[in-house]
Amino acid sequence: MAFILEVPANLLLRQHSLVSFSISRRSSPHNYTCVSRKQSNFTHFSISATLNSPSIQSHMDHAHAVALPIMVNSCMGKMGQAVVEAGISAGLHIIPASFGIEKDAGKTVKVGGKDIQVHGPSDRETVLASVLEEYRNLIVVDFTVPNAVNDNAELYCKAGVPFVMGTTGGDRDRLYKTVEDAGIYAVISPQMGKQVVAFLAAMEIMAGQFPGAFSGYTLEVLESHQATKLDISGTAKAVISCFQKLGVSFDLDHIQLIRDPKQQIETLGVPEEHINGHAFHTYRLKSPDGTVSFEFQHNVCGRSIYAEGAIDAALFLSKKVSSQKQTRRYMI
Ligand SMILES: NC(=O)c1ccc[n+]([C@@H]2O[C@H](COP(=O)([O-])OP(=O)(O)OC[C@H]3O[C@@H](n4cnc5c(N)ncnc54)[C@H](O)[C@@H]3O)[C@@H](O)[C@H]2O)c1
Ligand SMILES: O=C(O)C1=N[C@H](C(=O)O)CCC1
Repeated sequence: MAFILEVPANLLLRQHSLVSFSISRRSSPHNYTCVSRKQSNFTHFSISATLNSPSIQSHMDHAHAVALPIMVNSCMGKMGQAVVEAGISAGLHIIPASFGIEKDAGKTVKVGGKDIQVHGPSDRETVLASVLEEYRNLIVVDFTVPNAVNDNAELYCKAGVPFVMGTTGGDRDRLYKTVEDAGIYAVISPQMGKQVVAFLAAMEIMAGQFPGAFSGYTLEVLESHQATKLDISGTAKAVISCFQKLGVSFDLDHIQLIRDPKQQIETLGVPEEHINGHAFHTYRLKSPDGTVSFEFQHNVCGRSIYAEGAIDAALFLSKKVSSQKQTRRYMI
């Protein structure tokens, strides 16, 4: 199932409340258009979704996507590799240069059949400048590590290159300010899987429309990821912030982080082949007297949902850049 968004669902603007939302069903039984608007120029977003065609085909349908140059940082990482592969499948031009750690600088790695040279932190600025010189319509996709988020974003802004920031963590307020001040086109989201983003968007809408609706309820949050994950899930933090707006009191220290493969297989039912790449999230709400309960769950195996979403976000940004759209920052 593909879910190609004319405007990706990653566009839920974090610091602006949504004042109206409409969803209409179009001719095809699987086509939906959602439009949400606020009374300022800056905040409206729309989501157009096609649910019934293969994602890659949808990518290819965007004529302007062909040969769009994409720089993927870091092609050494698990997400970076998935994004390179999704970009190649979508017919984009993956630049043969990528940021990495100093230890890997100078290496050439093969990803998706393509040779990509890795450049360490000390070369980042000159490398990006020369890549931009060659590819004026470059879009950068960043999946690195939380402690590289701010430096990388500052560099992209300084160079004036639009970017998709999938990396979680870092100082998010500083990140938003950097992008805002530079007026750079960017999609920033700890979650690029569009169906999960749609769930998050629905949560934001519910929180905006019914603040306090779950006051007094208790919340239990469980998130399971591969043992190599460095931080608490950024997606879980975003969902929790919606529950907080809905009146639930919850401390991030109480998230149950599951990183033990045995527990993941035996208790959560994570398929063994996805132990090194999964995101299983459960949110349980209980009323004060225990008579009412709610459970929200999203379980993802593998990384293709995020990689395809990140490529869609890059295509989306490229369209915004070509149309000189006034809204430049899309984040959740
Ligand atoms: N937004 C989403 O949908 C989404 C989905 C999956 C993962 N993520 C996030 O993406 C990030 C990467 O995840 P991953 O599973 O690929 O991790 P990973 O550890 O496999 O890859 C990270 C890569 O970044 C490289 N790196 C480290 N420091 C760097 C620096 N200063 N400059 C350039 N490269 C550097 C590392 O060498 C490594 O290869 C994490 O923050 C993760 O939470 C987001
Ligand atoms: O694998 C990861 O790392 C993921 N990170 C994002 C998060 O922190 O929420 C999205 C899910 C996968």
